[in-house]
Amino acid sequence: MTLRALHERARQVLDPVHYDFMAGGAGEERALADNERAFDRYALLPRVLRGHARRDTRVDLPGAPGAGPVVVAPTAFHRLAHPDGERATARAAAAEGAVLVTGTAATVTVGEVTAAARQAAKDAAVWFQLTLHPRPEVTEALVRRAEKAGCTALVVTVDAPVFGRRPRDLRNGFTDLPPGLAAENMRDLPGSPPGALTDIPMSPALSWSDLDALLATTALPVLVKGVLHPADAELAVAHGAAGVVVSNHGGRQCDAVPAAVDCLPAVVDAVAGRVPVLLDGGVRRGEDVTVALALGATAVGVGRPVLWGLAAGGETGVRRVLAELRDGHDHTLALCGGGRNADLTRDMVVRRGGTR
Ligand SMILES: Cc1cc2nc3c(=O)[nH]c(=O)nc-3n(C[C@H](O)[C@H](O)[C@H](O)COP(=O)(O)O)c2cc1C
Ligand SMILES: O=C(O)C(=O)c1ccccc1
Repeated sequence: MTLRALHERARQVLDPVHYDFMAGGAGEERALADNERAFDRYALLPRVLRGHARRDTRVDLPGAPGAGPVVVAPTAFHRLAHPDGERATARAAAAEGAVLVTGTAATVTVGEVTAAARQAAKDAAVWFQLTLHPRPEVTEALVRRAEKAGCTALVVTVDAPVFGRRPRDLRNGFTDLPPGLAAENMRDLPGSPPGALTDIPMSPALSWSDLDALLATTALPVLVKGVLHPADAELAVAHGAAGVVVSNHGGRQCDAVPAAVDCLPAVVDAVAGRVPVLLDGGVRRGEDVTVALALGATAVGVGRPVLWGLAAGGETGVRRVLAELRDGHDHTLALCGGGRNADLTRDMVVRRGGTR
C-alpha cells in the first residue's frame, strides 16, 4: 500500500473525531497546508557520473549512532489509532532502524515502549519527548522515568507555551481521551492525585533558565524541538542543546508561521554544524527526505504518516511507512549520484518553476 492509500484507509477506520484530532491544525490550517506544499516548491538538481557504487543513508544522532534518516516524531495518544498503541509503533521503528520519540502524551508507559523496541531490535534507540512542567519536580520525575526506561536522549518541546487553538477539535468537542486510555507517563507524579492524568499542563512562563535546569538534572543529550527563528537555534546551542528540531508542530500551534522546511536553511546556517539539525512537518515521500537533507538537515521526523500506518495496519502499517520513506530517499540519493547523505548539498536544491 502506498502512503496515500494508508492515509485513506486510516480515514476510513478511525473515529472521525479522532481522525480530525490527528489530521487537523491550528486556525485556518495554513501552516499545516504549507508544510506539505513547500516541498512541491523545491526541486532537486542531480549530479551525474559520481561513481558511488554503494549507498549508506544512516546518520549519527544523539544517543542513536547509525540510525536511519527518518525519525518517528512524537505524537500523542497512539492507542486512539490502534489497540497496541505505542507498543506497535516501537516494534515497527526498531525493526526498521528508526529512532522513536515517545513522550509525555503516550498512552503506553515509556518503560513498556522501550521494552517493546528492544524486543524487536536489541540496539533500538528510543528518545523521550518532554513537555516541561511548570513545577520542576514533576519534570524531574518524568526525566527519571525516561532514564530508567533506557531512553538515550530527551526532546524538549518549546513551541507550546499554550495549547494551539484547533477548530476541528473545538467543533467536535474533543477535549479528553475515551475511558480506558490515559497519558500513562503522567500517573502518580509528585503533588498530583493518584491515578490517571490526561491533562498535560503547558506554561508560557517557561524560559531558557528552565532548559538550563533540565540540563543540570540529566546526563542525557537534550534536543530542543520547535525552533523556527535562527536566533533561537543559536540560543539553544549556546545553552547546551545536543540538537535542534526545526518544526512548527505540524501546523498545530501558531497558524501564522511559515512551512518548517522553509525555515530550515537559516537555522542550519546559525547552527553551523555544531549540533545536528532535524526537520519535521510535511514529509510525505522519499524525495522530501532527500530535499530536507540537501538543505542541511541531519534527519527528518514524521508525525501523521506514522499515525495513518498505525491506524491502517498496526505494526505492519508503520513499518511500511518508515520503509517507504527510507527506501524512497535511498533511491533518490542514487538518482542524484550520491553514496552518502553528505553528497547532497544545498546547490542541488532549486525552486520549482525557475532556477533559484
Ligand atoms: C496527533 C498529533 C499529536 C502530536 N503530539 C505532539 C506532542 O505530544 N508533543 C510534541 O512535541 N509534538 C507533537 N506533535 C507534533 C509532531 O511531533 C510533529 O512536529 C508533527 O506532527 C510533524 O508534522 P507531520 O505530521 O506533517 O509529519 C503532534 C502531532 C500530531 C499530528
Ligand atoms: O496535539 C498536539 O499537537 C500535542 O502536542 C499534544 C500534547 C499533549 C497532549 C495532547 C496533544
